[in-house]
Amino acid sequence: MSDWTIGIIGGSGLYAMDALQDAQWIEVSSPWGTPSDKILCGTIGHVRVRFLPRHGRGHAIIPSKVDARANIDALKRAGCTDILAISAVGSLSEELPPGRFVCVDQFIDNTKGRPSSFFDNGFVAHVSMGDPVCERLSKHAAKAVDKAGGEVTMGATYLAMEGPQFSTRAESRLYRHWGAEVIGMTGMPEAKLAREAELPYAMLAMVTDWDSWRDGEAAVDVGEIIEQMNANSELAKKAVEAFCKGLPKKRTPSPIDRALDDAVITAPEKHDRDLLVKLDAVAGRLLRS
Ligand SMILES: CSC[C@H]1O[C@H](OP(=O)(O)O)[C@H](O)[C@@H]1O
Ligand SMILES: Nc1ncnc2[nH]cnc12
Repeated sequence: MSDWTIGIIGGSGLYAMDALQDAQWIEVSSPWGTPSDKILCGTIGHVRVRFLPRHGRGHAIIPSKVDARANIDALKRAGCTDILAISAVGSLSEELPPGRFVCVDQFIDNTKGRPSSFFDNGFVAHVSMGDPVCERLSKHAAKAVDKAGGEVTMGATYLAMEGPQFSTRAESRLYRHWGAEVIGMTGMPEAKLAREAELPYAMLAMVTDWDSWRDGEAAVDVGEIIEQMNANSELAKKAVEAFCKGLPKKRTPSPIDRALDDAVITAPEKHDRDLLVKLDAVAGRLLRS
């Protein structure tokens, strides 16, 4: 076995992974809340895999109530070194038709009121989000889609909306003006929290629909999305398998493994002990050193 432990967050349409060897659903509890489901632990090739369906098996969890803090914390506790998130997205760009896979490289967070940090009074930390995804993982993901026989675009800006309703036509056009190219409801705060937890994160998005910006065309509806999701999910599973098998045997360190090194600003005498206890996984590297 290599030293990669890959957390896969399964999005809409991806609720389990048959490719895992010796797979077992294991309950991992978190002081931050309830993770979306048990975590499916197993291996693919030389890589340990920890798979968590973002909306739970049976898709019972609405985007606004996905507990991203509990999910990221649970994946960290399950030993993950890196995260590959899979997400169904609408297209805001003529260049990205339904069926296309996209390695997202930027995010705009337009969600409302979701808990979006592990840090708080008594342990204030400001991580850098200028480059929110791990380029190394994204490149491996793009290669894997290609290997699995899919079409992939490297680099796109993801607009995270609150939902669960889809956008109005005016909102959809506005997001295009902002420079967004795909839209979903879950990529934020997930990517921020992964960075706070020092977990390199990449998002492989599957385009399921044209969002509602096209004059004279029908607005997006969930039936169309489910049809495209079903058409894409086998390819997504193959891509995840190829991703794991394509990783080098040795994991060299990533700068994201030490994202908290220069981020914490609170003086030690002002630390909140109860918060530090909750941060034992997320910031454990710092707290134990
Ligand atoms: C089923 S359509 C809307 C739903 O799909 C996306 O989910 P995920 O990002 O978990 O793949 C989108 O964000 C919405 O939650
Ligand atoms: N058009 C869309 N808007 C928001 N989230 C989505 N997920 C898939 N398609 C979407």
